Order: sequence, then C-alpha cells, then structure tokens
Amino acid sequence: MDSKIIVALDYETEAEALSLVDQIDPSLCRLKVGKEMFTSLGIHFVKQLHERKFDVFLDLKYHDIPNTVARAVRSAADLGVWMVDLHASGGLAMMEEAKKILEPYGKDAPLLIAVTVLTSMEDLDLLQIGINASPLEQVIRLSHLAQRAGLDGVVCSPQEVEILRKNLGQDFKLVTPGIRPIGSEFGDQRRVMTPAAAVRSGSDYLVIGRPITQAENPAEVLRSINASLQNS
Ligand SMILES: O=c1ccn([C@@H]2O[C@H](COP(=O)(O)O)[C@@H](O)[C@H]2O)c(=O)[nH]1
Repeated sequence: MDSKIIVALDYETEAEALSLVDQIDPSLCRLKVGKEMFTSLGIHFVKQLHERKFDVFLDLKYHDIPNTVARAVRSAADLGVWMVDLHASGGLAMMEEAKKILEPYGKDAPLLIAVTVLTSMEDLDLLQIGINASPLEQVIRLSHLAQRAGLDGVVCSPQEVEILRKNLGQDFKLVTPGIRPIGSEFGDQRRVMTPAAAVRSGSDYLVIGRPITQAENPAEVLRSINASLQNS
C-alpha cells in the first residue's frame, strides 16, 4: 500500500517518537520531522527513521535569502530526505535558486515544495501582517509562483485543493496539513477538513499530527484513518 498519510512526529523526546515508529510499518505512512524534533535531535534522528526504511519529509520551512535557503536545501538532499520545504513568501528568486541547486541530484533529488499560507491562519491574521487578501487568494497567488519556480508542489489547506488542482494540473503535489478526523480537537488549526474529504478533494498527501500522536493508541488511529481512506 502507498499511503497518503504523513505523520507529523511532533514529540518532545526521541523515545516517545520511536515508540510509535517501532509499532508501525513504512507502508502505513511517511514521517515528517519538523522544527521541534530537528532542533533537539538533528540529523541523527532523521537517520534513525531512514534506517527503519521510512520516507522522511523534513519540514523546516526555510525562509531566508536565496543563497542561504538553497544551501540548506542542498544539505537536506545530502541527508537523503524524500521531501523538503521552504516558504513561498521568500519569493521567486529564492525558490528558483533552491530548485537549481538540486539539479545535480537528478532523480534522487528530494521533492521541493513551498508552504503557502499556514493552515492556522485566517483572513484577520493575513490582514495583521499587511496582506489584504483572503487565504484562498493568497494561496493561489503563491502556488502559481511556486509552480513558475519549478517546484514540485505546495503545502496548503485541504479547503484549497480543488481549485488548485484545476489551476495547476495533476502532477503538482498538494500536501495538506489541517486534517481533523470527526470529533478531534482543532487546536490551533483553522482551515481544516476530515481525512476522507481531503482525499476526495484531491490532496496528494495528508499531514496528520496530534490526532494520531496524542491518541491513546496512535498506531491504531493511524490504521483506522488509512482504512477510512480506502473507500474515498
Ligand atoms: O500550513 C501548515 C504547514 C505545516 N503544518 C505542520 O503540520 C503539522 C500538523 O500537525 P497537527 O498536530 O495535525 O495540527 C505540524 O507539524 C505543523 O507544523 C501545519 O500544520 N500547517
């Protein structure tokens, strides 16, 4: 099975994360390492996941001058991650330089995707940082920019997937956090959807953290979400 689920391993300790990882199989999901675990554990942790044959999405959301971001992306490629991301709001030149530095890696290059508008943000949040556009308008604008830079896809809310798919084609990867199974708490997420609805809308990958990681039996919840996607 090639699961669409990417589990966001947002844990305080390596032991907690590995206790889940060691109960599951790479056919059930890919794994996302974000700022919390990478800051405390670094590449050693990513290597442990690779040793267990999991594909790793390194979610550090780079945002800096083009040279700095491109070099960070190259380090991610050298680490052998499956996917890596940057913020589209860093601009076209930054995204182009990051894409260019991956050319020597050919088919071994990681997927390079751009974060558009964080799924925790709504209209007011954008207004407060000087963006007078709805999240949807801004996501569309930044997704077109990412595609123009040659990136492989974007991170967006599942609520934006249908329209992006029509505009950007079948091959452009749409990676969606903001996934909340019925009955689970939204927490800080705002632009959300259930796993099955996200898949029906056309999401390529569903990033799911707390609904799995904070569950009493995370491995069981992962299995049941996978099962719910079989008929979507
Ligand atoms: O727009 C974005 C971009 C990234 N994320 C990350 O996804 C997970 C979601 O975790 P949940 O616990 O399911 O909310 C988390 O690691 C975020 O850093 C996002 O949520 N939204």
